[in-house]
Amino acid sequence: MLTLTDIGEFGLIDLIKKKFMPYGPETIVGIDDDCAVVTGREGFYTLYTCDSQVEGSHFIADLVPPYLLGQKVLTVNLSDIAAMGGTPRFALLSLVLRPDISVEWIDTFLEGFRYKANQYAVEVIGGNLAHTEGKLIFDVTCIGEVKRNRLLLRNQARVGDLILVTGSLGDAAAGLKILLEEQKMNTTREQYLLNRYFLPEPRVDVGRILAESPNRIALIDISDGFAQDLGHILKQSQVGGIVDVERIPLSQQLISWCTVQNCFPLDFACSGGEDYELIFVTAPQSADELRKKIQHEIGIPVTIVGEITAGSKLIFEKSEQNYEFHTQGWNHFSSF
Ligand SMILES: Nc1ncnc2c1ncn2[C@@H]1O[C@H](COP(=O)(O)OP(=O)(O)O)[C@@H](O)[C@H]1O
Ligand SMILES: Cc1ncc(C[n+]2csc(CCOP(=O)(O)OP(=O)(O)O)c2C)c(N)n1
Ligand SMILES: [Mg+2]
Repeated sequence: MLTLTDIGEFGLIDLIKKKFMPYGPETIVGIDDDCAVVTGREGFYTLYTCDSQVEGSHFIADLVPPYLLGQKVLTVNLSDIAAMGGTPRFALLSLVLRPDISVEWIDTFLEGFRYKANQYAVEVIGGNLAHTEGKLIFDVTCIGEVKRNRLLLRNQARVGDLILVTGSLGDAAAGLKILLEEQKMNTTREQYLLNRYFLPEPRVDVGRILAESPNRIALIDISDGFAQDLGHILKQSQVGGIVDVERIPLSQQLISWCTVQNCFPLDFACSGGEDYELIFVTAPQSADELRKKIQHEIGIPVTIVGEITAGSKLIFEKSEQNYEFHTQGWNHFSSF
């Protein structure tokens, strides 16, 4: 019997896609990008996205401060709006809770959610409640908008373009490992990495700058790992890519922690996941200008890590030799 483990998360998405396509004329983008895109108010498209955080799969209830979980549940959705160049506007919050959860815990969670919503001017306009004796589930639907001519999709990469990434990669995955292995957390290094797992910042402001630029840009956020998420841009743009692993931005904290742990920072950076940074691909003429603008206006470093090639392969190189990873990106159903 074929199971979800055999087909994996993306096999299941293909199956779902076949059931619900084709779409009517008001749907600009259906399944496949970070958000669904439908006709909106005059001059705009409306963006829809939903993502959940599930106990055991995304967080361990006893190990996560509820104020930070409340923020992250919204952040992962804001990140998808950012990945379309959009502005978030509204959110719906669905809570699946055990009856023994303390009111104080859920109140603190909601305070965290409210803090993030206020930070990005998002109105929480509804949601749902359900009882469980099993795992906690926090599911958010986020609605945003983007100017019609500035929608940024995954399928816009062209041969010769450069591949850029915001921030540094791999910190969140290291933070998760520190948490799960109950490693000592009393140094600023471990605290930094843990924070990057607990409290990523959605790159909404970066998405806005990219959307304001007149250049052709392909854009995605990194939830499952840099390699896998860059792979989505390549597949949907029908191109290949080459990445110089020595250019991949790594924090000093990750490098230092990996030295002590005797592990490879590039494994965390390329397949760790939950970075919630953005990957964008654009022509060389626009790349440097955008990089400088983002760095100057928002203070987020942007690094050119590679180039788009013909074909369909994603190649990682170190000193012009193929570089092999020891791990793969996140997949909800596969057993690797
Ligand atoms: N159960 C589902 N039904 C319909 N579409 C889905 C479902 N699960 C995922 N998708 C779609 O598949 C695409 C990839 O999903 P996912 O990997 O979760 O994206 P993201 O990393 O942006 O959250 C998205 O366009 C999403 O809307
Ligand atoms: C207890 C626990 N185990 C593993 C992980 C790692 N993890 C869970 S989901 C995920 C990928 C991102 O989440 P997903 O639901 O796939 O987001 P999407 O791609 O849909 O935006 C990662 C790296 C975690 N955060 N917590
Ligand atoms: Mg998702």
